[in-house]
Amino acid sequence: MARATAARLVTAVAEAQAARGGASVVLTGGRNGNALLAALAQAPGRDGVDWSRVDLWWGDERFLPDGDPDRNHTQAREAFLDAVPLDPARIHPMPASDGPHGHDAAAAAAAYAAELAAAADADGAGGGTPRLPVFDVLLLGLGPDTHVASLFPGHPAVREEERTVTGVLEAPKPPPTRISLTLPAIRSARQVWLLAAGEDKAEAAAGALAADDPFEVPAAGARGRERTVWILDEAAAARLPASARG
Ligand SMILES: O=C1O[C@H](COP(=O)(O)O)[C@@H](O)[C@H](O)[C@H]1O
Repeated sequence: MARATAARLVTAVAEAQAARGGASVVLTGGRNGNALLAALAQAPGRDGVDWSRVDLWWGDERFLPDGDPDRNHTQAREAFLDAVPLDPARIHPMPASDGPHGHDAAAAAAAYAAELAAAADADGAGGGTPRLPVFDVLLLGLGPDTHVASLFPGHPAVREEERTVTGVLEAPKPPPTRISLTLPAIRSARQVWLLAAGEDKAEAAAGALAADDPFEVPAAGARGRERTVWILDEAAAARLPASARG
């Protein structure tokens, strides 16, 4: 699944570059996101992309010191970032807890929102609401509890409608302090790809596809403007109704 998704992502990025010159991808952490990045580093078509014209953003981050092995950015660096010729100025990790905002996750989230707004202004998308650059593909790993990014079921962060980025306190999955794009920010992306591999995602995938209340099932609120793509392996698809399995 990771290899197939990597091939699909290479195509999507190359198409965006052909159409608009650059491409913008939002990365996810977690097992499925990291497997995808490792596959992307090895993808046969990866040299068909001009990596120096790709902006990389993050959908969420564990609010830990820079270089902490549990940070999504650290894991992405190990799996992918050092393997392709990216422009360092176009890699946009979320702030770390030892940065200028200290342990203030809300201030760190506001700083990331400002960075996104500046990028929106730079690419001419700044007049819109929310103020975000155009995301060509936004990746989300589905959590076994249906969380996406760091938006957890029943957590007030899921209901955030004004901000594009929010600090998340008391997350049920460690570490408890996180930063996350909000659902309106996620829904601004052209394409949202939800990744689910493994038996422990089967219940969540079936639940998310059937649910309509994002507060209880955050993955149900993750939609792309143009396309929403669910990418599941056989184990994660095991509980879907036969009609959805094709
Ligand atoms: O903590 C996180 O979890 C989810 C899903 O992770 P997985 O290991 O169950 O696949 C991930 O999407 C998110 O980015 C991450 O911070």
